[in-house]
Amino acid sequence: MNQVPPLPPMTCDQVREIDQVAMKQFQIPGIVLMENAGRGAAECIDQIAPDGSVLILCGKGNNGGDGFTIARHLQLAGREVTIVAMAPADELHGDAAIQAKIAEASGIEIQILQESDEPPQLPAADIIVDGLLGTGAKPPLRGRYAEVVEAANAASAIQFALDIPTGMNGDTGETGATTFVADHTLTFAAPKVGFEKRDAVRFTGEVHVISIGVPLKLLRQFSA
Ligand SMILES: NC(=O)C1=CN([C@@H]2O[C@H](COP(=O)(O)OP(=O)(O)OC[C@H]3O[C@@H](n4cnc5c(N)ncnc54)[C@H](O)[C@@H]3O)[C@@H](O)[C@H]2O)[C@@H](O)CC1
Ligand SMILES: [K+]
Repeated sequence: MNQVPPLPPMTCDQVREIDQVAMKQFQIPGIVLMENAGRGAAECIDQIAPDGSVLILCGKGNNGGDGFTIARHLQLAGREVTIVAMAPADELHGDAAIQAKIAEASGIEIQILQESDEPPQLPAADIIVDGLLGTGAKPPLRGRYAEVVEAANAASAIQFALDIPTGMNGDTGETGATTFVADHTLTFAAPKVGFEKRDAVRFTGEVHVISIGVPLKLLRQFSA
């Protein structure tokens, strides 16, 4: 579902400000925004790629929280879903921890990346969803994120990035040595300014803006 009015491209900080205003001034709980984001993204994935198994990669922040949310909605749509998570639910915080615990309680298969998994072995899937890192991270990738992105890029699957392809700076379009290469990027609330830069499209693929359900009044405040 499209937003009216559509928002112009924004920096990561601007989109984070929309989230904050929605939560503080409009009293929308963050978990509601995440639920909207995840449900909208799941519907988009199911429309674009209606067949096949789905592997969702979940990082430790709210981008990962979106991934856990999407898993539940895709399972409801009858899809075979597996999650590979960078950390167990009890090591996550806030809304991401809530969504991870819901996914766990829902019986969705969740594999936690183990230190011994070197290089990381990802389960085979027809579709891969990158919920590793979003607006809270800037390249270069630290820790095991780079290895997981490399494994995902090596897989033969339809690749979806959530919000920003992991490894790309959403403000500048710059990419680190390792960056998720998406066929489709499902970006939340507004397109990110970095997507218009240099050869960012090689990493974003086709960009789709997903509404997170902030009110029209707030959208108008942030529209050009
Ligand atoms: N209410 C909200 O705030 C909403 C947030 N949403 C999602 O939340 C995302 C932002 O979430 P967060 O602020 O939690 O941030 P992220 O999930 O983007 O990343 C946070 C994590 O990344 C790690 N990190 C940072 N830089 C790194 C690097 N270079 N290499 C490896 N790890 C690194 C941090 O230690 C932290 O664990 C958005 O992109 C969007 O996907 C959506 O759910 C919509 C609503
Ligand atoms: K991502």
